[in-house]
Parts: sequence; C-alpha cells; structure tokens
Amino acid sequence: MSEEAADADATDADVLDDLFAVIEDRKETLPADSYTTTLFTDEKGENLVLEKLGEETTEVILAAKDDDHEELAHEAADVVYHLLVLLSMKGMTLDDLRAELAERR
Ligand SMILES: N=c1c2ncn([C@@H]3O[C@H](COP(=O)(O)OP(=O)(O)OP(=O)(O)O)[C@@H](O)[C@H]3O)c2ncn1[C@@H]1O[C@H](COP(=O)(O)O)[C@@H](O)[C@H]1O
Repeated sequence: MSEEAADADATDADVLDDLFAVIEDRKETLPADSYTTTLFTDEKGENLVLEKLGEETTEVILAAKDDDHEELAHEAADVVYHLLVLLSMKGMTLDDLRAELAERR
C-alpha cells in the first residue's frame, strides 16, 4: 500500500458506496452545474460515458507504462467514476459488481 493510501482516513473505506450514492442522487434530482447530471440528461450521455471509459482506460495504460503511480491513481479514479455512472445508467448497482466479484472467489 502506498504511503498516501495508508494515510487515508478509515471512513474512506466507504468511498465507493458514497460515490455511487451521489451518482444515484444526481440521477434522481438532476441538479444544475453537475457533470454527472449532464451525463444523465444529454441524449448522447451514454455514448459520452462509453467514450470516456475508452479514453481513460488508454490513459491508465500510458500511466502504467510510465510507472507513474500518481497519474495511474488519477486515471483509474476517472475510469471507476465513469464505470459507476454506466452501472447506474443501466439500472445496476455496486451490489451487482460485488456479486460478480464474489462469485469468482
Ligand atoms: N469522481 C468524479 C469524477 N471523476 C471524473 N469526473 C469528471 O469527468 C470528466 C473527465 O473528463 P476529462 O477526461 O476531460 O478529465 P480531466 O481529468 O480533465 O482530463 P484527464 O486528466 O483525464 O486528461 C471531468 O469533467 C471530471 O470532472 C468526475 N466528476 C465527478 N466525480 C464525482 O461525482 C460527484 C458529483 O459530481 P458532480 O456531478 O459534478 O456534482 C463529485 O463529488 C465527485 O465525487
């Protein structure tokens, strides 16, 4: 574990659930000035998410090749955020992801 990760507060353990809850709330309430809202309201929103996943995944690969841990964490977070938005768009939840991962243990 990196020093930065080790320093993270214990409550950060819930960060994925918290982020998914925020995404679900944006989908429900559609506040202005929210990037997430634009993804849910733009008629091309799903395509935007899919394009972002492609772009950010490429950036993950480049950061990994450069062995740039800070950039890798940044780009991986972009991928995870857009992946969670995609799951929400499809009416899925983090539990679907957990169930799939758990089946592989
Ligand atoms: N985790 C994220 C998150 N990750 C990425 N993004 C957005 O996704 C977009 C990615 O586009 P870019 O590729 O241009 O990103 P970039 O980082 O500028 O570019 P690169 O560094 O990847 O090259 C940017 O607009 C980012 O702001 C996110 N936008 C929102 N969130 C979370 O969602 C919550 C709700 O945000 P809003 O909907 O904006 O209120 C926030 O509190 C955050 O926790």
